Amino acid sequence: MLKLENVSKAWKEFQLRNVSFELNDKYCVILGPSGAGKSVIIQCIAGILDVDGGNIYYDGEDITELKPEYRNFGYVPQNYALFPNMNVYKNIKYGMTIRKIDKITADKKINDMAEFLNISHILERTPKTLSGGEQQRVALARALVLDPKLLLLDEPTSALDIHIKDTVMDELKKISEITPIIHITHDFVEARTLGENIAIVIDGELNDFGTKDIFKNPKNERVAKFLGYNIISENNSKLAVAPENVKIEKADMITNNINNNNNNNNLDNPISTKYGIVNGYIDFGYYKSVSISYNNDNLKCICDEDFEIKSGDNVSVNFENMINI
Ligand SMILES: Nc1ncnc2c1ncn2[C@@H]1O[C@H](COP(=O)(O)OP(=O)(O)OP(=O)(O)O)[C@@H](O)[C@H]1O
Repeated sequence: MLKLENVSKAWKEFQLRNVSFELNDKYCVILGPSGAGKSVIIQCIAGILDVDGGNIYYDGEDITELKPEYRNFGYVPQNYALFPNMNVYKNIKYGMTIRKIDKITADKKINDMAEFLNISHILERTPKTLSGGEQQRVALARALVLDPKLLLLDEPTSALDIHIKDTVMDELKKISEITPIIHITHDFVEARTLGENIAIVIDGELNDFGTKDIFKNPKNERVAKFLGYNIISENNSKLAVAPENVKIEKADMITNNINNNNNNNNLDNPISTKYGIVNGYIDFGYYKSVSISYNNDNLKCICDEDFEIKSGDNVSVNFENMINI
């Protein structure tokens, strides 16, 4: 389907460097922190930005130099870019008018699409009277009526209320059965829920590309850090451990022996059990997230909601599923 080969784009302050990947599945999520270059990649694919180096192929054809209108990719920008002076119907029809599609065909397509996206009742309204979710559906309809070969979505849920995110994700999944999607986001939940292929872009570089397994097995320290893993240096090697795999227990009974250097010889199992001190609670998007001082690092960990600990408590720490990176 789509293949990027060493795609590069450079400005003075930002460089996208040698991005290469090939899509096999219908839903691809490009995940990365703000400013990583996700929009730049999607705009290069759309043809809105010219690449400085590398090639883009679609079904084996080199489309690097092809003008956007000949690529037939649908592109929905972050702010949806609806025309404020046109009603919803005319917004959706816009691309078909440019392509001189006859009125009967256009009407049928608009009505079918409006029904599919549940916006038939707002066709006469103007964009400023619509909710964020409605505007987004109109933008999707405007792209989809042109039967794009690929739909490119720039942060499709960022302007939406948290309560309708799940509904929108269900709809996007449904759309992807008909039209393959590339969706950019910095939201891990969205990426995990929707992504069949996931590309992780950090600081202008593709750091990892694969299935959802990349969440369980980050490729390098940069990706691990971005995904929220703790990085632990032990015996001259670096290990990554997810917050949910840092197991802690109260260590009141052994406080006399506690140190933070992992070499307490008075303990039964000095190798697998290490010690830390609770720093306090942190907001990490999980129910009970705790920060612990361990070997001069602050580690994130998650514990059962009924586990009673407070700042300053000594805890024994065990790590599970550590990954060498
Ligand atoms: N036309 C341009 N001229 C100069 N720099 C640009 C241009 N377009 C984008 N950039 C820069 O490229 C970098 C990456 O921008 P991009 O919009 O791709 O980030 P992003 O990963 O999509 O971030 P966000 O999640 O915040 O949207 C930014 O530093 C941005 O300022």
